[in-house]
Amino acid sequence: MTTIKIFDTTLRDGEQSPGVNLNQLEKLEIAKQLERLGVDVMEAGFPASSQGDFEAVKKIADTITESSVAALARANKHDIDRAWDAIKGAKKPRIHVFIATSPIHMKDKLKKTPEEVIDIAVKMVSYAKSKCDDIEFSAEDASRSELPFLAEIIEKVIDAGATVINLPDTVGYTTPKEYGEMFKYMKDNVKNIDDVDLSTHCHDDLGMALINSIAGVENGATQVEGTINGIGERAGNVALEELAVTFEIRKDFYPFDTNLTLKEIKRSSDIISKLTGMVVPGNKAVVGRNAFAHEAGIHQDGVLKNAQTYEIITPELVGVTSNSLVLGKHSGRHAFKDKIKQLGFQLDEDKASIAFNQFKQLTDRKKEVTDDDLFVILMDVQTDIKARVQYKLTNFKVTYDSNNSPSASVSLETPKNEIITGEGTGNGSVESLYNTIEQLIEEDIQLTDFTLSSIGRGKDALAEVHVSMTVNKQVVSGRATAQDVLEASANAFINAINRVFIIQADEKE
Ligand SMILES: CC(=O)SCCNC(=O)CCNC(=O)[C@H](O)C(C)(C)COP(=O)(O)OP(=O)(O)OC[C@H]1O[C@@H](n2cnc3c(N)ncnc32)[C@H](O)[C@@H]1OP(=O)(O)O
Ligand SMILES: CC(C)C(=O)C(=O)O
Repeated sequence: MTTIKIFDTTLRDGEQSPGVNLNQLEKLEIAKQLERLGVDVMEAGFPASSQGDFEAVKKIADTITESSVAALARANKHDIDRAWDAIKGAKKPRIHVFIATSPIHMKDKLKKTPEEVIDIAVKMVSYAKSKCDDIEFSAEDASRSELPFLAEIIEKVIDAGATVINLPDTVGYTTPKEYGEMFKYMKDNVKNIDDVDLSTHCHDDLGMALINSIAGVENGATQVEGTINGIGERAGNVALEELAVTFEIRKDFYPFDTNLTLKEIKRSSDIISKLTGMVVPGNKAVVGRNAFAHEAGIHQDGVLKNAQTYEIITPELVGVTSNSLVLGKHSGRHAFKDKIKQLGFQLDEDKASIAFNQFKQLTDRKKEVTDDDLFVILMDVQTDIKARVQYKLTNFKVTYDSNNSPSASVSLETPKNEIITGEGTGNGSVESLYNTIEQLIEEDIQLTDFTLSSIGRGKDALAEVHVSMTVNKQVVSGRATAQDVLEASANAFINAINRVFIIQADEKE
């Protein structure tokens, strides 16, 4: 068995998914979970891209001890300096330098000759090496690059100090045969290739990210890059849980394994889905809600007689447990704290107390409080950064009947602690609320996305709302959970607006 290193880029390429915008505490919470999952390397972000991302990467680097923490940088000194400043406190830091090597990217995007690209790559890998021992070099768009050129640049950056060579299928264009052959070519033609880890990085534009990653591994790659739930730029990256579970279930066929703790997969998937707002489709392999559900009579009959007739993966393998009924109206703080631990959270006293009060409020309105309900409460409290100035929803009312446009009235507490009230209408109840809030808050707000999902299945399930918007051209997302759909909608909208204040404060620091 060869153990394949897992490089998780949920916090970098995953965050490049449209509409995803994580705050510092959210990124940290995901990082902690990735460490529990056992990823060998986590790419925490792209520090040169914003002050907020710099701070988040730094926080992660200063916290994580088991996994290596990587930061992405273009092949220029400024990006490399920012990356190093963010990760130098990490126990195992890695600078990840990339530059494109395909003819189209070099000519039309970088406006550089191939010789100039080699020169920049070598100089920048050496520069990064003068700061950090572990240097990954990515040849962006490798799968559309000319093989002899790719071999030449790789050999030179290895001589300049690269410890990992990544050959991305940046645009999800390649096929398994072609991608595998690229790795074999490098193995056969780059003299010092055995001195480094070779890595895959596959996008899913043609639905082949998993099989392409496996083809890379079969041809010499020792590291796979991807994300949890397969999120990422455009159609996303390879879903790491699918790769790890494939190796586990088909160990009769593939002589590979990973260091992942498979039973942490479900929790990782849930946290990432919740914090990014990217809902996992019910039929998604390994982590979808229906992945272990059997609907058809013949299947149910088979499963009752022997689960293995239709179940190749047990739910327990990936940490799917039955959604046990937990605490209720009469539960106290001790039982609540114990449950917090069981669900894998570490909350300080203040946050535990806020979460306990929210749980108690929920027990007044909801007969059965499940692990899923508690999970969202704990996650919300754990990752809530309070803006120094913020708007709060103090009251709202929506009137709806099938013959008239819905109308809303909303009262908000302003950052100056004044109560402001307004009224408005819209084509639907949510729109009437949003129009009213927009009138009250004098900022330029454009809603770009709205997602509503339910936590749990019953008619008293909690509603979870995610929104993406621009506020004064700043892209921001917001989320909120409540038992009432409209309350969750209003609070998600306000949460996004409040996050702009947090980003502005971060940027000033
Ligand atoms: C394949 C990938 O996923 S790569 C990672 C993609 N991630 C991101 O882009 C993160 C978000 N990006 C950002 O915040 C911004 O694009 C920044 C801060 C990185 C750069 O912003 P700007 O300086 O305004 O540049 P902008 O994004 O418009 O253009 C990119 C510039 O970088 C250059 N560039 C692109 N890749 C590289 C590279 N690997 N090495 C060196 N230069 C590069 C481009 O040629 C262009 O240069 P030019 O201004 O001389 O034409
Ligand atoms: C920066 C590199 C690794 C990348 O994300 C890609 O090529 O898709």
